[in-house]
Amino acid sequence: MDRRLSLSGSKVARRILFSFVLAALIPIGILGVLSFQQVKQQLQEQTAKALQRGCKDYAYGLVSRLLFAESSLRLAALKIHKSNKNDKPVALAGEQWLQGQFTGLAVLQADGQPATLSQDNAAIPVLTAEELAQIVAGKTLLKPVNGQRLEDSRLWMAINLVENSPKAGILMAELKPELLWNSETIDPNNLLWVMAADSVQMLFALEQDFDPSPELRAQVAQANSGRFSWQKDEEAYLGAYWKLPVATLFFGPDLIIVQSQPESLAFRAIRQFSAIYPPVILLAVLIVVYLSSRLIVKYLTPLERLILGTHRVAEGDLECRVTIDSDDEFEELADSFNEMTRRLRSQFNILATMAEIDRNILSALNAEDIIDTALNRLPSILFCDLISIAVINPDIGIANDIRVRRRGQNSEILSEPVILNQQDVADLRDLQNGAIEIGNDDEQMSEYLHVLGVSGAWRYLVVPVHVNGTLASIICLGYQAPKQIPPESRNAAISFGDRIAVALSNAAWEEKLYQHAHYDSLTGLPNRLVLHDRLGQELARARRDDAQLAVFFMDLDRFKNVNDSLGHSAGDELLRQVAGIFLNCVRATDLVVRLGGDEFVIVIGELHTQHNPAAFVSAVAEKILTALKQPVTVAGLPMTVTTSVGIALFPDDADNVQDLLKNADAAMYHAKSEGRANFRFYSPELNAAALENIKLEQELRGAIGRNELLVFYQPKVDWDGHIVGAEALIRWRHTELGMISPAKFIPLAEQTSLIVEISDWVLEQTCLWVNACHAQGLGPLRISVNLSAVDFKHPELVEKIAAVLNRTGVDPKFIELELTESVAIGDIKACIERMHHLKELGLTLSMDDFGTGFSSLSYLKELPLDVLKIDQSFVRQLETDGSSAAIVRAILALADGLGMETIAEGVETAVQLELLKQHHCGLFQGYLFSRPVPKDEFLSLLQADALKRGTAQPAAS
Ligand SMILES: Nc1nc2c(ncn2[C@@H]2O[C@H](COP(=O)(O)O[C@H]3[C@@H](O)[C@H](n4cnc5c(=O)[nH]c(N)nc54)O[C@@H]3COP(=O)(O)O)[C@@H](O)[C@H]2O)c(=O)[nH]1
Repeated sequence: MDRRLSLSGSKVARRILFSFVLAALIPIGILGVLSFQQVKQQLQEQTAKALQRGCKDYAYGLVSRLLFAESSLRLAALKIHKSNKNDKPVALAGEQWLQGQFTGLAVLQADGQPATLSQDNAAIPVLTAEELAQIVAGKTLLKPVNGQRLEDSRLWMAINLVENSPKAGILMAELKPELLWNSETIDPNNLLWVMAADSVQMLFALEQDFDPSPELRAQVAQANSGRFSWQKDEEAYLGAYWKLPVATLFFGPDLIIVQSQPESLAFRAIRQFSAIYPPVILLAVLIVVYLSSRLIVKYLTPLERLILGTHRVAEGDLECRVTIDSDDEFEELADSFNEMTRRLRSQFNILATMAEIDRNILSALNAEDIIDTALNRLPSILFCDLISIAVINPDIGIANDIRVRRRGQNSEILSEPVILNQQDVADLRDLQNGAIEIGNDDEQMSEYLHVLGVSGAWRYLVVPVHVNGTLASIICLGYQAPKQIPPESRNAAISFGDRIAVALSNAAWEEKLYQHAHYDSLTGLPNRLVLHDRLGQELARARRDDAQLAVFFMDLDRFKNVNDSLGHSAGDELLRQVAGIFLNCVRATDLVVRLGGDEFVIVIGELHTQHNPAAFVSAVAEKILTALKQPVTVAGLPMTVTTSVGIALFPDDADNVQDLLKNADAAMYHAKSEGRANFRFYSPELNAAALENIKLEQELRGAIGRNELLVFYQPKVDWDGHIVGAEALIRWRHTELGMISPAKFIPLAEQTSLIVEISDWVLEQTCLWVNACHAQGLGPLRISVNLSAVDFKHPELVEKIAAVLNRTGVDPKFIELELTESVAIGDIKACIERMHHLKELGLTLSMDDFGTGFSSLSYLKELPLDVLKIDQSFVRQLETDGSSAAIVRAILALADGLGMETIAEGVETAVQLELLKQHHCGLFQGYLFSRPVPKDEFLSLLQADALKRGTAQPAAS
């Protein structure tokens, strides 16, 4: 990757450049300003000093000129005095040396009257008395005389004409201005002026007509020397002054010498500085820009390359490398970056492989496929020279099924298992989520590593694989020296170990799922899926072998009662025991299947014609029925169960799986309808019966709505044959099929829970009918209604019945509920509680079909029953079967002992009646008295009976 940085395109570069320029400009600027001020200050100082020095120099010149003038004046006085002595006229006017210094001379009398020598009297200043006195006292007078204009100002000097002789007069001279104010040494650009210190009157100014303001004059008169700044004609000036102490030499005012110079002149040097400074700054900036650009390009180009590299990595280009040869930290950074991408690439490869393995785990059929994938893919991504995976049996410390793949070779499975050192096994067992690193010289795992068949110096990484907390496998990676084990390989190997664990666990789970899908978890028998599969195979074999095959379809009789009464766990236990019985009754090659619920199928194959298949399967069926007669213990109770067996034969009854099962089912239905606990072979007619049942069930669903149901009443009579009550019995008059027996449709209704709706309807009709009878003065009558076990278990039974009683307004004492024994077994407490609730409604409870069910007599006394109804099967055999008579006697004695009423049903003969009476049965019901009849007919029976009793009421209109 070779790319140079463009300054305009890089924000960072622009920022750094800007910072550099700023960093350079700020100190240069500050330095410039400071220097400027410093120079200005110094120039100011220098100028002021120069001006001051100029003032002094000028003053010294002035003093020397005044002293020279004084000495000239004294010489002139001497000459005048000599000539006065000689009475010779003075001829000083022609004296050149005097004319050069003085404009005019005058001699004053001692009284001050002029005696002019060369001066107009009018111009001679008048001397004050003090001045005269000072002159007389020997002092030289210096007297400024101001004119109208500055150029008219003059300076006079006066002395005694003769020293120590005041009477001789005073010599006065006007000092020649050109000589006195000689300003040749003064810079012509400067201003110079001289003022009298006492009056601040201007005596001389170098510039004609210059008149400083009174303020300025006052300012410079305040001190002996000083500096100042001022403004003239809008131009700034620097100035200095010095006071010449004239009074120490002469009698007269001190003189103030002032010099001033325009600032522009003083700061001439600064102007040059100002002119040079900007180009210097510009040059500095250019240098800074140039140098910093070079620096930026030098340092940011590698940075840009690194950024580009990270972008490419972010886009998924893990092959990209950044090249920087700067021999500095950038080169180090590039090396780190390249190492990072290398590791990322490696990690990515590892992850991709792991993902592939994960996919395999999810989709592979077994752990072997996953192990194969690992053996093929892992060496390249873990950079190992050998990989081995083995299954471990930690209990006996053996590694078997060892698979090895060495670099450049195909994987192989080692035939011999390896016995591992116990300590090694313990170490591996204890190591959860880790790996052991083993060198050539280590003793660890030496037995296992030995069989991997490598020579030379190696390092190994052994990763234990735990499945459900148990050591199940090991993964071993081998690295040939001098190669070291890369750290990422260690993590990847551990991670792969986890996946192997999942795969192995999945395999176990798959096995479980298979079991679950194909075997019944309750009994362990194969299920419907296996049945279809195996039956298909058996059929194929039977066809091939020209053999026959039998399918038994079995359903336990009244199993529902067991479930409902003893609970589901008892039902489950019964099913398990029954499954065992079935298995014992068939050959190992036969198939016993539980379809679900209490339905079982047995497939008996290899029936060859010469062995009389029908006889053989009949014998097997008998064997099953007989075996079931042996009581089994369920929920601590001895119990027998029966089954109804339907048998279909291949090829006679059907030649495919579905039809064989369907026909065996139909045959089973037939066996059930014929009294249960038997077996029936399929015949085409049975099939029709089964179909008829299905149709019947559909018809029944709409029967109430179509008003096809009726209630018939069968009278119950006392010893005198008088009707004391009746049993309500349902009838179904189908519009097409005619009258259908309840024995046919009630079991169907019970199987589909339609019975609940039917029972509600019967109860309501009965209540209304009782009311109607009583309204006609017939009765009192107690009419019983049948309640199936399904009805009794209905959670809202009591509420529903209470609602019917309420709705119809019937007196509950005229209604009796006939329960079957099945409701009274199982959760006896709940049953008793519910019966009490019914009793609390005022109803009478009777136990129907007593003696035919499962109930334990010991519970009977707990039940709040009013009536025991002896089943008609005992009554029917009363005359012929001694044991039936004994049962009837026992039931009647029991009822008597418990204070219950008794009624015998199915009384058809007078003999039966007589026998029942002999045993003190209370009431009777049966064809001997009347069949169940429609309500109108029953009304007639009642009326006839009333007539017999002599209690007949007039018929209701
Ligand atoms: N849950 C409900 N079950 C009902 C209802 N109506 C009837 N049933 C039950 O249907 C079974 C068949 O009933 P049915 O054909 O009405 O037979 C009853 C009587 O007709 C019959 N019986 C009465 N006397 C004699 C006789 O002298 N000989 C003889 N061969 N049969 C006789 O017995 C049946 C009454 O039995 P039971 O109920 O046990 O007292 C039957 O199991 C009915 O219970 C209904 O509304 N709900």
